[in-house]
Amino acid sequence: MYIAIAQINCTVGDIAGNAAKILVAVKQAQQAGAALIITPELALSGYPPADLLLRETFCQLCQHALIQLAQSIDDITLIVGHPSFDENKLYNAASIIHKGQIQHTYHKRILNKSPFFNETYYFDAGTQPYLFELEGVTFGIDICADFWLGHLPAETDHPQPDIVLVLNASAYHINKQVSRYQTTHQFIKHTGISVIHTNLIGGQDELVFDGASFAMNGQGELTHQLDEFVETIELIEIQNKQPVKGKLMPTQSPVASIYQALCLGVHDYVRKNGFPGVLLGLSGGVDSALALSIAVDALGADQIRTVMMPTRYTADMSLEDANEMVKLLGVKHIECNIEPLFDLYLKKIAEDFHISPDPADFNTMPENIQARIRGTLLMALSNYTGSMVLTTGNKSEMAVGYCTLYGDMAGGFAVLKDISKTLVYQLCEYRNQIQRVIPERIIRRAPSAELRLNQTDQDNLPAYEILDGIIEAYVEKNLTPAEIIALHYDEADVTKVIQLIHSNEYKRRQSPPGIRITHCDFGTAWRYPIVSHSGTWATLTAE
Ligand SMILES: Nc1ncnc2c1ncn2[C@@H]1O[C@H](COP(=O)(O)OP(=O)(O)OC[C@H]2O[C@@H]([n+]3cccc(C(=O)O)c3)[C@H](O)[C@@H]2O)[C@@H](O)[C@H]1O
Ligand SMILES: Nc1ncnc2c1ncn2[C@@H]1O[C@H](COP(=O)(O)OP(=O)(O)OP(=O)(O)O)[C@@H](O)[C@H]1O
Ligand SMILES: NC(=O)CC[C@H](N)C(=O)O
Repeated sequence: MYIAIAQINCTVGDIAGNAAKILVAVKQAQQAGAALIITPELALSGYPPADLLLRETFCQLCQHALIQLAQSIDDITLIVGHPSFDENKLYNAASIIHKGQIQHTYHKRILNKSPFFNETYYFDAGTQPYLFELEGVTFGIDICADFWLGHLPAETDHPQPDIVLVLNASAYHINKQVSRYQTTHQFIKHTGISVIHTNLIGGQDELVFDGASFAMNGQGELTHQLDEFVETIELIEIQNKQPVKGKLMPTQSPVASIYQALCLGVHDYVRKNGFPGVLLGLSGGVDSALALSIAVDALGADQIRTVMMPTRYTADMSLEDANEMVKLLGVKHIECNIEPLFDLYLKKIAEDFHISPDPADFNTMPENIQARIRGTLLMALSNYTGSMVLTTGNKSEMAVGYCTLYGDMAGGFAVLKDISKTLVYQLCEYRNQIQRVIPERIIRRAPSAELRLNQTDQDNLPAYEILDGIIEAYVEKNLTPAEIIALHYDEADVTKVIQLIHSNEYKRRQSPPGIRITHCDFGTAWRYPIVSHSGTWATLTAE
């Protein structure tokens, strides 16, 4: 017997499109000789549908689409994920369909409470396991957290299944696949039951689903490993009630996976929202260079336009490097000198507000005016062309507020929002190893916002290795200040960074969404109040 895994890219809200995609996968699997095909979790609605589930019409449309889909299924058995209303309760469900009939609808029993999915808010929990037999093999069904948090079929079912089929919408973050392997190994070690995982792929707002579906036999051996970040329909051969060895895609380095996650995140945000392309400010610095290479890899050079907007503070090498990069990548590029506009602003402010700071002083007003002129011009081009502005700020800057409201923060989607500055450099090196697209000088030179004379980022911030180490320890590992200092960071740096993190919550709330690649991004995972009196508690350590 052959089982097909449909590792498909569903779109939240596109019920008809998702149903059509599922049908294409069904036909392909049937032609290849599969007896059974499994989709990811909530494939029909897309995942996570969030408050769309509170709209009765949305749930009804899903139900209609399910019935229509069932009518198109003949000899193959389809297991499809969908929201399901039953006796005034809403379930995260999977229906088993054969010969035009819905044979059974299974309800997810363990709901995911994480801030990304918040399933306990939307769904009722199922109570009943479900086993079914096909060609002499007994299958159990889990929906995502059922398996990852509960190991359900084997613990509660008598008789036990030969194979557990898991419909996943499991979101990517660094090293996620390692933890998936560990949980699946543990399950098999205790039960001896084979497992087949089908995972969603695709970007949905800040989340990226990586696919990377896999199967393990009853001895805990990996028998199938599908591609990361790519749609694919793969057949799994079953012999003696177990998967036998098939396609095993090699594991990629974490940096390669992150780069691909960013490309898929950008691609799907832009395409699923219907933009004809993207724009970005290209400064000759490393962040906009990386953002550009990701945009080109995600969308193709013909969909991208870059704008270099120099002022008196822009070094010649910034102009040279930006020019070299656009030639290497073949994107449309505009040079637009904003010095006259900057000058006009300063004059107007001096005349009417009677304020004239020396731009050479440490005063953020003239610095931010430059960033805001750039933001205004990019948004003007966006309004006229319909292309969306990609913002280029990284996680280190987002953490401490080293960015300008309505300036470099103006735009639709923040590609690098969860990428620390140190990781920005690693990603640039990784991309250049494949093919040189980022001039080396962009990677080597000291980072500078070029908003005042001889400015470098380190005038305001600790060295990035230190800053990023403290951010990771505080944000992602949730360590106390004392624990961070014990990692050999300077107490003054730790205090400053933690205070900056909290006092810049207001800025992050106004920033565009960005792609999550860590356990704790500055998106849904980070829910701190803006008014928080952090000065009185954030850097204290409880006795
Ligand atoms: N709690 C709160 N709730 C609501 N609003 C609050 C607020 N606290 C301040 N504000 C407002 O925010 C304003 C300050 O924010 P904002 O105007 O953005 O500016 P600000 O944070 O003062 O300055 C931006 C800094 O980022 C640097 N920068 C800018 C651009 C790019 C880069 C880079 O390297 O990529 C670096 C720049 O050199 C400067 O040091 C205040 O004037 C106030 O109006
Ligand atoms: N001269 C410029 N021309 C076009 N865009 C610019 C220019 N300067 C800054 N920007 C835009 O504003 C963003 C913030 O950049 P800035 O130079 O202030 O800081 P950065 O963190 O060093 O970024 P980068 O490494 O890309 O320079 C840039 O990534 C770019 O998109
Ligand atoms: N959809 C879900 O139940 C998510 C489960 C799991 N925590 C994951 O993201 O991998």
